Amino acid sequence: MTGEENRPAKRRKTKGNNPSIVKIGDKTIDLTAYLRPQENPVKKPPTNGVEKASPTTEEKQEPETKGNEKTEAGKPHKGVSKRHQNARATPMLRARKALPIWAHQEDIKSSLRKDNDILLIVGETGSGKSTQVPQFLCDEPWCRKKKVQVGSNTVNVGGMIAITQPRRVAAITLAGRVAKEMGTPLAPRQEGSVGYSVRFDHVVPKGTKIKFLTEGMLLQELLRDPSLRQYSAIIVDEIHERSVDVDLIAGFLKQILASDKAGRGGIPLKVVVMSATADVEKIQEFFNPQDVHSSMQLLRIKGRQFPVEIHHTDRPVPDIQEALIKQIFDIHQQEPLPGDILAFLTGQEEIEAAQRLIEEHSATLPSNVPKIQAFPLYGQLSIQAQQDAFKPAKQAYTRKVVLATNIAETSVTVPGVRYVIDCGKAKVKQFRARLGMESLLAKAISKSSAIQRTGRAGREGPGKCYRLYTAETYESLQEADLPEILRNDILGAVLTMKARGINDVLSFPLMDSPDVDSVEKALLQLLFLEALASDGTITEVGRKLALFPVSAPYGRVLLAAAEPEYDCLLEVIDIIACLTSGENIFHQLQAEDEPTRDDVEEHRKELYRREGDILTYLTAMQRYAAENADRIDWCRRRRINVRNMKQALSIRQQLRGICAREKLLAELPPPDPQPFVPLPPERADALLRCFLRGFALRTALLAPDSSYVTVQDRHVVAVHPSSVLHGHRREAIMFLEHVFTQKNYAKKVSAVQADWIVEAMGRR
Ligand SMILES: Nc1ncnc2c1ncn2[C@@H]1O[C@H](COP(=O)(O)OP(=O)(O)OP(=O)(O)O)[C@@H](O)[C@H]1O
Repeated sequence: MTGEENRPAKRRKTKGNNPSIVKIGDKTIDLTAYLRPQENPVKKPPTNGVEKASPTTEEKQEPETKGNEKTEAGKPHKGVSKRHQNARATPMLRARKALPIWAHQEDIKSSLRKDNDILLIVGETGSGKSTQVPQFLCDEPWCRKKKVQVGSNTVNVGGMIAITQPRRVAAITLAGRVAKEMGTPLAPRQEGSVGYSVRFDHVVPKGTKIKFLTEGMLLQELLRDPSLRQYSAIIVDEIHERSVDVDLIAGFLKQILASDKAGRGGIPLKVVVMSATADVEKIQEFFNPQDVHSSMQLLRIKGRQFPVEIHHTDRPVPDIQEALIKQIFDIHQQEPLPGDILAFLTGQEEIEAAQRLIEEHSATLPSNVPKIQAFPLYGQLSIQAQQDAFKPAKQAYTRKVVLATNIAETSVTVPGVRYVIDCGKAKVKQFRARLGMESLLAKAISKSSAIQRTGRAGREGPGKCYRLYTAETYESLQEADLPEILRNDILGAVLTMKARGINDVLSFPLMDSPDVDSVEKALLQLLFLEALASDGTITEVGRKLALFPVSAPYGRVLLAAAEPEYDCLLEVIDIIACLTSGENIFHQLQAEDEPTRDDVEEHRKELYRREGDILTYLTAMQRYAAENADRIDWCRRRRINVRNMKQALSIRQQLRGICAREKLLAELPPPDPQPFVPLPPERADALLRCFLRGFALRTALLAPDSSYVTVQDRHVVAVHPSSVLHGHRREAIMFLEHVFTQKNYAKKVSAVQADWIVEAMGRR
């Protein structure tokens, strides 16, 4: 896709071609001091003629447990039965014992014995909460599976601990770490003690006792099993993040705690809430003893395993990106290996620009200076690409720099990292209910975020954190961010409540209640999606939407696609798989693509569709799946993200399975590769009309002055430069995303007819 706006400003070498002076747009960055061969360069390890890997990453780290692997002692193991034996007296056990939380093991266990069901643990970052607490508790007597009578049925209750994480990257890496500590495999279809479950990726071995899962996944489980029968305890980790999902989970847990537990055969559910930066009073007030029939124990864990030195700048930095790059090269020059860097930036664009700059200059470093390799880490990356940031740098004698958004802010340990650089900002999504639009703007972070970011250093040894702001600025930061429920779209939250039979959503127990405008907007949209009946109760459609692993509008499109009127379910699955696989599958073409740019555009031409982005995604997906020879090469020629395409294929398979189970799909299609057949225009029309069943409220009409004006609320929107329809005029457009960055943008845009919009709106 084209993309003026998204394309980072061109970098040019300055006059005289000094490779140490670079220009990013109108900014000049002088890296001379950082790139000069060092007077005392970091000593290369003795090589005997062969370069040895940096001990930072290659010697200290072991890959995460996956599959049939060996224990630390090197012996293959079979799982559960031998786990303690395997873990005994290993370096890993010694490392566990050195964690501050280890000394509190007995306090933690005893505070949940007898009638105490709720525990709040506030412990510093890196004190060992996420990895140790579930291991302390999983062998407690109350954690055993029990057979009980529920009504006339005998059912199993308990036996497993769930530990929720705000993000999938944390759930996956923590599961890997804990599996390794317990000496148990983390692989499907094997026996093991640890598992994880995130959207479109579940590894839950037989016999799992500890399951890391994203908050969204636990909410899905709550819809299927309101009493959470398979669990003995739920650990809500990182509650300070206050996502909409965690607030909902807290509400549902409060209801279970307050209930007569009949759904669990009278067996209590233990609840542990944890964070380094929790608002203790607020949580205690929420789980107050009168409501939940148990007093909440509070445990504070002091200290962290390794110290972290914090450095602030003397004065405000005029340009964050520039200061960040300089800081990276500064550390690289001054600090010995091993010691990787984790830098927090605001978003994908900033990360990509920084990555290019670092790589370009690392390549020009003299041979006696270690190289730097940059790894991006942001939410839209595929799971596999995210995991790369957790692996050692590929080349020897190289320092790894992970360039991350705030997805690496809590819970995660990036192995090898000794230094953290915090730019002090984050892009925050804010939903403007009145405008029905989300904005995504960089804002100052809170103190809680700054503390969490600092906590990513000092996890495997002493660390340093460089804050690119002054100590006064830090003092002026807000204590915590506004909870997401007060600033974000709550469509999914309202649907989840309705699906759980909560009709009066305003009376659901929440730590903070959303404003009435947002609730009204969500209710209206659910009505339009036919998820609610006119009396506000959930419909059969609504129930199905709540259970789909995609957002409600996408779910609605899936349901409509199975209707004979549209009959395009397989195509819709392909498109949604592509859309939910991560970032835009089309890489933005950069200056360095210049020599092959025409070639790439020529190859992409066969994918671009005049109807817009949805049909373009479909064509890309179908041509990719039809490719019989070399799919990687196919992607490379078109500068298409290979990992996303692979992930899209896996999501497609899962969505097909779900649709078959829900009887939307009569039979599964034959396996790939199937010959590519372009969608004829009348079928393309049906497909776009089908998408309007989920997105008619996200449409705009062409005004006489050539701007697009939204049908709902009448705002002017511009077609985002990443869209194939950028610069084209159509009677009306439908957009799947609506976001305010520098401008009010419509993204993922398709051309539609005005009367289709009227038709879709008229259905309610
Ligand atoms: N994936 C990993 N690789 C290597 N070491 C790890 C990993 N995960 C955890 N550790 C080690 O275990 C320690 C404790 O981590 P844990 O996540 O349990 O702490 P925490 O108190 O939950 O921290 P936070 O509040 O920052 O999430 C880390 O400091 C690190 O030494």
